[in-house]
Amino acid sequence: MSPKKVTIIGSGNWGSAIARIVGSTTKRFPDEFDPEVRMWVFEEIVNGEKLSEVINTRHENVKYLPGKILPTNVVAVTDLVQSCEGSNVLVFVVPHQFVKGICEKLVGKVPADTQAISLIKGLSMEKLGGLKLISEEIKDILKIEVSVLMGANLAPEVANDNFCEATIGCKRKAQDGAFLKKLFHTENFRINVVEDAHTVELCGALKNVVACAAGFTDGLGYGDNTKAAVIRLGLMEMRKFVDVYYSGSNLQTFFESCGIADLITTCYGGRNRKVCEAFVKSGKTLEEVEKELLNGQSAQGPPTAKEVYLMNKKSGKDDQFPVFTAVHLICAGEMKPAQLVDCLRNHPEHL
Ligand SMILES: NC(=O)c1ccc[n+]([C@@H]2O[C@H](COP(=O)([O-])OP(=O)(O)OC[C@H]3O[C@@H](n4cnc5c(N)ncnc54)[C@H](O)[C@@H]3O)[C@@H](O)[C@H]2O)c1
Ligand SMILES: O=P(O)(O)OC[C@H](O)CO
Repeated sequence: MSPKKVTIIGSGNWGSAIARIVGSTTKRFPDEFDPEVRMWVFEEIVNGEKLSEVINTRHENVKYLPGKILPTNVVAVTDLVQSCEGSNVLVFVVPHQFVKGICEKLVGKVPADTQAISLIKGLSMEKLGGLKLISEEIKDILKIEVSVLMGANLAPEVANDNFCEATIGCKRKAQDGAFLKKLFHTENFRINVVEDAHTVELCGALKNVVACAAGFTDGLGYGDNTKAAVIRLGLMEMRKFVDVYYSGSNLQTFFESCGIADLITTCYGGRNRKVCEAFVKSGKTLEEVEKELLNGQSAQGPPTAKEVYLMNKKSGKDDQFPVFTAVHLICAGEMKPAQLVDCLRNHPEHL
């Protein structure tokens, strides 16, 4: 079998950090992978230069991952269709609001045996108010098999080669698991593969909502005990949400990197936490603080909280998820941040 060609769709903070890993593994296994990795770049001008040209000449994503060199076999391509032409593996890693538009541009251009893996932490809304996983959205539009990779993976730390773990959720574990693991597993990025892909993906999406709650309590001046309560109650809501909408999960999955580990790292070191803390402290809007603090990066918690809220409201279950509901209402300006603590105090877990 000829070596498989890999395309990374996305070049933000995580997209660029993962490009450093995929660039190295593809070179290490030339029998399995074509060493040229194309990375689709949403073109923009940075300090008077095209970002794609800077990446291809200086091998650095100066906007989204400054100070870290990308392997020279990672090639920036600005035409989406061209970036995927002839590829056997597509790695999706863009903020979740852009997935649908990207997939629609690829319809009819991606062969049915293409493997995809989504690193995207978020959810999609169906027209009738129902939820869809991002992997399901990609699969429905492109008619290809989609696995997921989630974990306690703050991109700057991964790019620094600090040790961490991640979880691949792969429904066809025997068929795809070992191959996908080979693409991501390194000395400092240790992968476990599980079959419970829905739970892996939902953990990745929902932890961003809990991180917002952690940011709010940080902004209000509460300490680590309160944050631990947010993490615990948030985890209980994550588990319940999976049970209600995607029953049949394996409890063990919550103990993988995608579960409790990601929840901890994100509630201490993530962008969602940071933005929500600044929102409370500054009195500015979420959009303003995101713009000021993230330099074009995206906090996925607030839109995910809205998607979760609409789903729960539709099924009359919003009261069963007080932390998720409060995060959305606070983001939407319909609840004061200080009221979050009442939601924790009166949580159904205490009844
Ligand atoms: N950054 C992290 O630490 C991290 C870690 C794990 C998972 N994730 C997840 O990975 C996904 C991608 O995150 P990221 O950090 O790489 O992105 P990011 O937050 O850095 O977002 C910026 C990216 O969005 C792109 N973009 C902006 N406008 C666009 C448009 N109109 N169409 C398409 N793309 C556009 C930019 O070009 C840039 O590549 C998210 O779901 C995130 O939750 C992030
Ligand atoms: O910075 P955040 O809040 O988007 O979180 C980043 C990663 O998902 C942590 O694993």
